[in-house]
Amino acid sequence: MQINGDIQNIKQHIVKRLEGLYEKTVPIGQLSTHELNSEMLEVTHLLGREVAVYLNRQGKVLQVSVGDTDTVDLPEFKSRRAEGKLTGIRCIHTHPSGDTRLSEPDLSSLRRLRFDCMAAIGFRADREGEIVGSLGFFTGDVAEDGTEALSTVGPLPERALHMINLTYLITVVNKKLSARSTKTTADETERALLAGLDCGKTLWPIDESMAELERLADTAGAVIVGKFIQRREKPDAAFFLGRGKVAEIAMEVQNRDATLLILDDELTPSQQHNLEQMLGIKVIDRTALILDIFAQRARTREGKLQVELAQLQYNLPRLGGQGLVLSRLGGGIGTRGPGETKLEVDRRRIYARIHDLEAQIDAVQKNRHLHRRRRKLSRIPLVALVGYTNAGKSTLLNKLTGAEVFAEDKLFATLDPTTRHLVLPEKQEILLTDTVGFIQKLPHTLVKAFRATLEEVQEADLLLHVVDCSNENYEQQIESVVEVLKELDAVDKPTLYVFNKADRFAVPDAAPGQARKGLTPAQEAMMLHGREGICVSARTGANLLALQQLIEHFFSEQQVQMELLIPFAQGRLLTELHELHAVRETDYCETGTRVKVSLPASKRARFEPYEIHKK
Ligand SMILES: Nc1nc2c(ncn2[C@@H]2O[C@H](COP(=O)(O)OP(=O)(O)OP(=O)(O)O)[C@@H](O)[C@H]2O)c(=O)[nH]1
Ligand SMILES: [Mg+2]
Repeated sequence: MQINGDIQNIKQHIVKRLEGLYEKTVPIGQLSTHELNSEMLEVTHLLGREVAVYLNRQGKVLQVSVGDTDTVDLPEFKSRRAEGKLTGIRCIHTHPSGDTRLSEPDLSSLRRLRFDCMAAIGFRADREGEIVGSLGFFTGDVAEDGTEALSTVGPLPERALHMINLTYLITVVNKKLSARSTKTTADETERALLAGLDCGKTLWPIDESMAELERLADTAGAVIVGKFIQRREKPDAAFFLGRGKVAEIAMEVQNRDATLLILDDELTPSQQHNLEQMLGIKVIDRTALILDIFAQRARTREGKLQVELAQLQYNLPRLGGQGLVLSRLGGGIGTRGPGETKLEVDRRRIYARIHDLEAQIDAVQKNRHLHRRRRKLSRIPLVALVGYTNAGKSTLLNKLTGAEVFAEDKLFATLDPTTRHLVLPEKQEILLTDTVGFIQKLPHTLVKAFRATLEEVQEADLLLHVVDCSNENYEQQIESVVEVLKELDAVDKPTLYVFNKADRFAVPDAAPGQARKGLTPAQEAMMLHGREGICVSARTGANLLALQQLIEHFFSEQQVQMELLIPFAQGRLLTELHELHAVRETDYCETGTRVKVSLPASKRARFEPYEIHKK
């Protein structure tokens, strides 16, 4: 390793010690170490001249030099200078005089070479052996004279210097510098790093979960610039990830110019806060990401109210931590509300807004209940499409009913339920409703916020669980959907499985040139695995008639038990019941005829007004 500067008259054993400085390393984010400082100062003492080391952000010594810092020329460093930004290299040097204040030449080389920072160290004059130092750095602002402003601190004890979080400092400064050199706008594309934890005992393989996170981030409009997976028994209480991994990510933030870190799991407010402090960029989790997508996609008034409520409830405990994000670094994913609005950041106003939103949702919900009552009276059973996001629910609804619901190869294309009337081949009428797609790790707050929308599911007489059977994780997706259904108390509803996208399977034994698409009956049976259902293709229309027949069959087969009191004036109803062969027991009382009936589920709503409710 070469020593920079004039070393001709230096004794060999001192040259050796200078060379030894190349072996020293410094933890990422820390200015220097006591070991490095003392060695530099001892050599300085032997030489009577300045010693300087140049370190990169990984804490590796790139160059050692003797002589004053302004005469060192570091050609290879200059080429690294990105427009407007810091070089990624810092200089630590000794002041043999013991006065560690930064000199004019020090500051000018800091400015000229655009170092991350410049430090001068020395022994404190009055106390033998104690090391002190000063630090100079760019602030990212413009000084009054139009030059880049510099700031200096010190002399400080080395302990204090080592407590400065360099990563954070550099990120904030770089952010300011690049904001000035290129005009940035609030909706500038986010450059996201993704990170996930593999605890080894989750339902989903971590790779799959990360791939899904990537699709979510893409849907939200971010560019993915890096991915990290850490294997670890359980999350770190303070940082969620281990410290080493956080340091590694800190480096990537610099190298890749990332503006956002997205974690695959829910973070506690303090983990989020700590990570932001360490990394100097915005940190969000899967939940915030999903909320952000929902905010962008909600169309109906009710949808918007629900998303905003969920976002505010999510943000409330995080406000302290997000101060940095929301106020200083501003904008982008995680700060966008539904519509044009940016999310409220003032705690008091949030409380007021939450209150207001809840009242509005209540009102909307009352209105829906009215509709529902009316619909019940219309006697038409309700069938709800449920399933993992992107399974093809909307496509299926469109194909079956000729509706024009937005369907797209993006996650969460649908947020607002759409209901359509459908007459099945044998004239059974149903109402078919499309719902928001589910996803693994669906935030609890969101299920709660979307309760009103998801009431359609709870009210349904039959669920069609749509599955994208071309997705290799379809079994896990089914399980995740079932988890959400449990949360909605809808898991025991009668369900038909609709294995969609069957067209993606080529028939293996199709004759050459006859590349028929579809599933063989054997494959179909294997997929359904005992579940009641059918394989279809919403795209090609294959098997959709059979699906409709299956639904019809369900309603004609399904028997419900009821006890009714039919007023004498409504004798016509009694006749109808007899025609259905539904009557099991008859009893007469003062007000009418009491009957115990067993009738097709499709007729339940018709007779519900006469039902006797047992206490
Ligand atoms: N190959 C194939 N693609 C399909 C089929 N059905 C739907 N798709 C595609 O799958 C993607 C998702 O379809 P959507 O209907 O939006 O799915 P969804 O379940 O409503 O999704 P969310 O609303 O996001 O929950 C779209 O690109 C569809 O074109 C199918 O039968 N075969
Ligand atoms: Mg949809």
